[in-house]
Amino acid sequence: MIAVQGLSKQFRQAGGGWWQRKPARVVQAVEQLSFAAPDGRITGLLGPNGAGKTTTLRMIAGLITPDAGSIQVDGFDVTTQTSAALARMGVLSDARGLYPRLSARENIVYYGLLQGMTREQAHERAEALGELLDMGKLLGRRTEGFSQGERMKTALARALVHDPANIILDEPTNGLDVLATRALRDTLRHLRSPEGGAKCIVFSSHIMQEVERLCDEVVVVAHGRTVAEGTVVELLQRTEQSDFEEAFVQLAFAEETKGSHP
Ligand SMILES: Nc1ncnc2c1ncn2[C@@H]1O[C@H](COP(=O)(O)OP(=O)(O)OP(=O)(O)O)[C@@H](O)[C@H]1O
Repeated sequence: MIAVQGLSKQFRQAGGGWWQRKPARVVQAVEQLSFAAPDGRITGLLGPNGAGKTTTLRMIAGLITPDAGSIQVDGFDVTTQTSAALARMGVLSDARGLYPRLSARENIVYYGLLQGMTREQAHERAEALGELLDMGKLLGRRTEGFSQGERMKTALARALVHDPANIILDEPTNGLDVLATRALRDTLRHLRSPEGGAKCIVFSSHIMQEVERLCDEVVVVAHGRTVAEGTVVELLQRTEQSDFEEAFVQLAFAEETKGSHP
């Protein structure tokens, strides 16, 4: 279970040199953002480009420190009880950085060791995840030259190696073809189910169809804030729309569209 309350983050962009006369700029990436992601549910952060989704996930994953607000993971505060909170989380970031000279199996096992697993446990888990994610011969191959889909599978197996109860994914289908996207969707549905461990899954996307198909709960983010939260059906009812894209545009761009019609 992940609970985010009043989260805020500003970035300060340095200005140009004195000859460019460009002042430093402050970007309010996330502002008073709150939501709760329960266990056994897939929660989607849906928002337009620049809405603050990645910044939010990076704060949840303990990669950057919030200016204000709190993040609890299974009751552990990410800022003050960082290692306990991080041990309960598996993170698939947009970077998918893998060690190119190591095989997929070695990449996964290495992360298992970093998580405090024995070599034997980590190897067993790599085999089980290889099966779950249908990695076949990929496990033994060096990751150098892997396709996007192969990289994603390896990075996901690595994120799941310690069997975390909470899974964070930033734009997980970026660059994946239709079959790889479907396979990922099936895996996430399995992980959400009681047989798969009833995980708490949070992912970010700006693709409406993906969120509509997969998410139990949707958090619509715009300008760094939560503008709506609920199931797809609830958001459709609230906006009196039958098309989710229309509902999303209405919710996420309310301020912009207000001004554009006379
Ligand atoms: N390190 C940084 N320095 C300066 N500004 C940043 C930094 N990281 C993010 N921002 C700014 O914060 C805002 C939110 O960015 P963020 O990446 O969180 O959005 P996003 O919702 O994930 O967008 P996208 O869907 O395009 O990936 C943007 O205006 C972005 O330019």
